[in-house]
Amino acid sequence: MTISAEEASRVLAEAELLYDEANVDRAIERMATQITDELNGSLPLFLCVMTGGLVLSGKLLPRLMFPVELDYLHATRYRGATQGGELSWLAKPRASLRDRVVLIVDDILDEGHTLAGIIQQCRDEGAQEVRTAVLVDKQHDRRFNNLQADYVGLRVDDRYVFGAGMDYKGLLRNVPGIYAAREI
Ligand SMILES: O=P(O)(O)OC[C@H]1O[C@H](OP(=O)(O)OP(=O)(O)O)[C@H](O)[C@@H]1O
Ligand SMILES: Nc1nc2[nH]cnc2c(=O)[nH]1
Repeated sequence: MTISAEEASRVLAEAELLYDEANVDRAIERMATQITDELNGSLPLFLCVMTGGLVLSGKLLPRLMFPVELDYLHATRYRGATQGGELSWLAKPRASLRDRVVLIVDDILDEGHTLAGIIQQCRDEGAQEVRTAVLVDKQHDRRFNNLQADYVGLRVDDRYVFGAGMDYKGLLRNVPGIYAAREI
């Protein structure tokens, strides 16, 4: 489901700005420092989770001043909707995960089914260690298996958010801050 440009403009105009670009960048800087402290020297396989993980990946990668191998995967359970469904795999990483330290990079941890499915897949494919980084951690009590990410940028309340890689019904991933939609 994709909305029109007019509707997206209206949603953006009426949305509440939760974190501006400077806040997002500072959070990513903190994540980069933590990741560097813990993963420098392990030649991690950095796995960008398409599509939402693209912006965090693009901002995080140049802040990691040590060797990293970059690949991506595409697993989705929302497909532009605001309610999640079954996890479907649109692309798996090309690189072998066997015996690798893997860093999964995604935009948001909400109910956790997406990240849990990806972690399980990485383990099944022989990863030695799986670490997870998300720009946004949504606060509520519906989290699958109480899953937490290793590296978290920002926390948001239990509202549908968009921007900084996250879509509103297929659009607005490009806006640099993080917004909460007034209505969905
Ligand atoms: O914790 P969960 O409730 O599982 O939700 C989090 C997932 O939802 C979004 O993905 P989506 O399926 O919308 O794909 P996208 O990255 O293409 O937006 C987001 O990018 C996370 O991967
Ligand atoms: N864009 C977006 N995607 C999500 N996937 C799970 N929760 C959210 C959310 O709040 N916003």
